[in-house]
Amino acid sequence: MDSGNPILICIGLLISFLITVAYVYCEWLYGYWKRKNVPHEKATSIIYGSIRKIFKAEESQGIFFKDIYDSFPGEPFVGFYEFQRPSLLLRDPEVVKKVLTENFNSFHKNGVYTNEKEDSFFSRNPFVLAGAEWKEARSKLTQALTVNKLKFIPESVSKMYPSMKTFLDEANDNIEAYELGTNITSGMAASWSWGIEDSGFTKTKSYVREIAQKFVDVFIGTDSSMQLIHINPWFTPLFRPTIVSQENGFFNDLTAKSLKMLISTGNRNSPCILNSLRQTRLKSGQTDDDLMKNDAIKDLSGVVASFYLDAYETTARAMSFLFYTLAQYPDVQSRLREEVKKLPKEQITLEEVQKLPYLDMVFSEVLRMYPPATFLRKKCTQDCELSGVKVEAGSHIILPILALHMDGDIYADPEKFEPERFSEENKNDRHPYAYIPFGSGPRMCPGMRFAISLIKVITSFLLQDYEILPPKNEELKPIKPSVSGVLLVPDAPLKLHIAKLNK
Ligand code: HEM
Repeated sequence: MDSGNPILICIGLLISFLITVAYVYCEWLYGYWKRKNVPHEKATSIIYGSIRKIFKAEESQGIFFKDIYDSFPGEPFVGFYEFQRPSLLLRDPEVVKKVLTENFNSFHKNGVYTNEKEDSFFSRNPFVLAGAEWKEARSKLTQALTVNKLKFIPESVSKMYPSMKTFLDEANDNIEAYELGTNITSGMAASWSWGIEDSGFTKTKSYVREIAQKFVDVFIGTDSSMQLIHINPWFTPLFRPTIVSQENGFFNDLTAKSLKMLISTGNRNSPCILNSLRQTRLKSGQTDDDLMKNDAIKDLSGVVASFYLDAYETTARAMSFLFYTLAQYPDVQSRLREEVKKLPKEQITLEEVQKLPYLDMVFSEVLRMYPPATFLRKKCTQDCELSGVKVEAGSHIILPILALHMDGDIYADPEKFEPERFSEENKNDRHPYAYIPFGSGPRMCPGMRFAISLIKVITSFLLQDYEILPPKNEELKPIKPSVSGVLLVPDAPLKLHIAKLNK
């Protein structure tokens, strides 16, 4: 009997051996959560693990995480696989609290892509830094956003308001809520960053705003390839986002020019971030000549541009969700108008705006249903234990903000817009970590008070003069998240009609 070609037999045996080894390896790799006895979403592919829908750009991460969350009721957490890496999605607000506060040492790093060489701006943002660099960058920002500085918000809004009114009065057609939001934030953020007048309502778009929009589109908004890079930087060579770095020169020039202007006008009181940084450095013994040197300009420019880019998108999105919701709920809008009408628009103070209870409840409920950041991703940097499970360094932890906010066991009838959920009494009945639109703990959003104050003041102005209505000749559709985007981006423009009030 012919026993066959021994070389072919050897090759056959080798291939079978390799297939068996690969099979055993994959079983072992994707058996990680089973071995730990953690309820988990199975890997459906050896390439992308459990995240087929993200890999194929069928769902945004926020919605994908909500789906996993909803599929495991009653569990404190759920394991899954992002490519070959085991990740853990939290379901229990108490465990969320542990990750953000008590176990901060193990989870102090955000699990985001950054590349110093290609993205020298984004890689200097506190969000992507860790350790001493993070502390320093964060403290520069928080020192520039003190309560005393925020008191200037109503004054800044009243300076911008006439151009906003002209824009609204001249708009015969429907307005896109996000465009209105970015018109507001681009102008406000420019004046709060560099102290420059850069009205977002002029017909010609400013260059600084164009950069901000580019940053948003590539990094956090509409480009689905970035979702893959955030999950695993392996994908960087494929998509290679070079973005704000190309604009380094522009930001540095803008910072130098604005600083020169501040120095020449002798204006010590401007609330802008650049001036706050300047004053702190002058107090520490540096001179204006020191600050005008190249390295100092680069450093100042990094902090100021980060503020601009951070404030531009998140705040505009939140504002657009609020305006759209007010068009959906005219009764809520009327009640809110009655409340804000008590404030004299010419001399509104931040203290007064902050004391408006219904405005606070309405905006809190908007951020519950439409949190601009739908999830947080933390990287475990040292092994630790979470509710009896050992979490190993290198794994990623997902805090699914949107899923927690829409959990029917925490918020009855979660799809219903109900500001009363945020009355003092109702708020105290819930776990505080079941509501985290700005995160929490040492990394909590440093721009929170700026964003909330700005949105509340703008709304107080707007509702005294205008009515926010459904779009003309179009249906007011529910807000549905799009399939891409790291932040919550609606799948269609949120159109509105904003009409002058008949007083
Ligand atoms: C409605 C508007 C905003 C929302 C919903 C929002 C949301 C968030 C969230 C969820 C985080 C993560 C917090 C954590 O890890 O616990 C964050 C971080 C951050 N936000 Fe905001 N944000 C908003 C506005 C702003 C503004 C106006 C600024 C400008 C200063 C800003 C700057 C930052 C920075 C620098 C971080 C990183 C902080 C760190 O890691 O230490 N955000 N934001």
